[in-house]
Amino acid sequence: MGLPALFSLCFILIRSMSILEFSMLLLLCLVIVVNQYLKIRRQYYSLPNWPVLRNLPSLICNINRLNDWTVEILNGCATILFNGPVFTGMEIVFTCNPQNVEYMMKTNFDEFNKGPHFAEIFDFLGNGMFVADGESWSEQRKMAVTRFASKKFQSFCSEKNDEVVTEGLVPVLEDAVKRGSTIDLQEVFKRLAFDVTFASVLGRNPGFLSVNFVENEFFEALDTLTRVAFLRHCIPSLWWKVMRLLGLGWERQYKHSWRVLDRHLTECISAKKQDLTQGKKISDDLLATYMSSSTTSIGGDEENYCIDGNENFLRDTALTFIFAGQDTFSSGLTWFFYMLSKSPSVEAKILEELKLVMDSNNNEEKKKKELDLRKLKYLEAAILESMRLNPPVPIEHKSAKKKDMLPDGTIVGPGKIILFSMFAMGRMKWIWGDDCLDFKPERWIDIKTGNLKHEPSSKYPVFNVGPRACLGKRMGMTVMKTVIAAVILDFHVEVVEGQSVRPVPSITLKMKDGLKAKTKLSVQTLEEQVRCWYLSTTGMPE
Ligand code: HEM
Repeated sequence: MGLPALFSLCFILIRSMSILEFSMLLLLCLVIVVNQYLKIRRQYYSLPNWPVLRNLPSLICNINRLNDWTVEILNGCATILFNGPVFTGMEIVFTCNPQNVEYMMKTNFDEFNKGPHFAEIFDFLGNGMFVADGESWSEQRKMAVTRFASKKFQSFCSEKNDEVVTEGLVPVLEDAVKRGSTIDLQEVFKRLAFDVTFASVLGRNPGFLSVNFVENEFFEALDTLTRVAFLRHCIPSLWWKVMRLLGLGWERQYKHSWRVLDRHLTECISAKKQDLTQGKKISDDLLATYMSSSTTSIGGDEENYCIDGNENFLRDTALTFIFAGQDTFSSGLTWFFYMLSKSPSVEAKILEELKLVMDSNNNEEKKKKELDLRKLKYLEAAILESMRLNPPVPIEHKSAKKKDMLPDGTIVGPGKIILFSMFAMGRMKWIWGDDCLDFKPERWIDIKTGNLKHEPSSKYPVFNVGPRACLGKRMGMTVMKTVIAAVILDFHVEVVEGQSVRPVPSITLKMKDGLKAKTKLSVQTLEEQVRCWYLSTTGMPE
């Protein structure tokens, strides 16, 4: 039937209707239209649209509570479109839908990359694997996987990790106990993570975590670069590029910090090269593994970028690993102790498990030293659970290579930026159930077998998903377990009550004002318990 015939039929039908029937029909049409509108709105929740600036004011107003805001806006709809000011080309798809994540990161991996925009924002990482795409990324990934799997490198890392814990962390905590002073756990773990990653990558423990809390130029510079990279995400790229050109504001600091890192790394690489040419024995750190084995070159724009000995490649690689490693597990540790402070029963269970695993070792002297970390299932569950609610990397970036449709029907054009919020994903009822906001390590334990439950990475993307999954997962988990075991076995950490704990907008999940805590020796706690018990039963001090 043609369109004119359809119209004539409708006209005849309407003419033959009574007023009441016609009103009912109108009402029905209205209901259908409103329902369709709400359906679309539920799927593409729209932010307030301002003239010229469009959705930017909403972002600016919520920048200090970015993660909570993503939870709020993604709660009802799972995917939203964000439009920056007119003529800036700033258009972003924001999602927390695991199906979209699976599609972009795994099943259609080749159709989505990080894109040139990401590499521009993180230009201090050069062509390192974190920002690379395509063949360059794939070659670098292969090289890195082999090195991370090397037993020599793994045992070097755990040696350095133990060194930082015994020579850095323990003295700092003991000093705080002696002085009865409050410490900032975030600062402590930030320093610890820097020492561990710097030592694993470059071979030398910089001793940033020490009783005197010394300054470190390298750390400060990297911190500035990371901070600026976050700010670059939040404004149209044209704006920060103009700032960079004119050397204004944070872009001036960025340039200076980059020079500092470049100088340090170039010196370090030259010293190692000299040792190698003189036939001296060098340590089994990551950089050394790259320098002492021959690698092949990668074609493309940066010809011979990866060739053995290429200084830019070595510098970018070293910096990429330090950048990828340090902030992530320091964030994981800080939020873990915060979650623990609110759950004494979880702490008691972790302690019980630690003692059980230690007791299973017959060698009295080595009980603590040779703790079998693989047996600490409950501790691992607690770490995973803490990172579900507080993922060290709260937001991940992707870009579509060509026009595509995500599983939820969202159309993405070529070059369109797609961000998925891991922070929001961990807090969605429809993903984790009604108790999604509760800290429950038990959700990770299989009741029947007592083993850890596996969750698909697209539901729990804390270590990323698919071929680009985090290379340092094992290292990160090992360091976190070692540090937590060392702290919980010998100290009792009491987080200062009443402090405001809120994230600061940044690339990794950091606390705005740190995490203030008091520490006591575990033995002292026992004595104190006896004293309290004596006081409560006799009403007199001991
Ligand atoms: C709790 C600890 C850690 C967490 C939660 C974590 C999380 C992540 C996430 C989410 C990504 C994807 C980021 C992106 O593509 O934008 C990533 C990538 C990466 N991570 Fe980790 N990470 C941790 C520790 C480490 C450590 C200790 C290292 C090594 C020193 C490391 C090395 C890397 C590398 C090289 C990549 C890039 C992989 C690629 O693009 O192929 N990570 N990590």
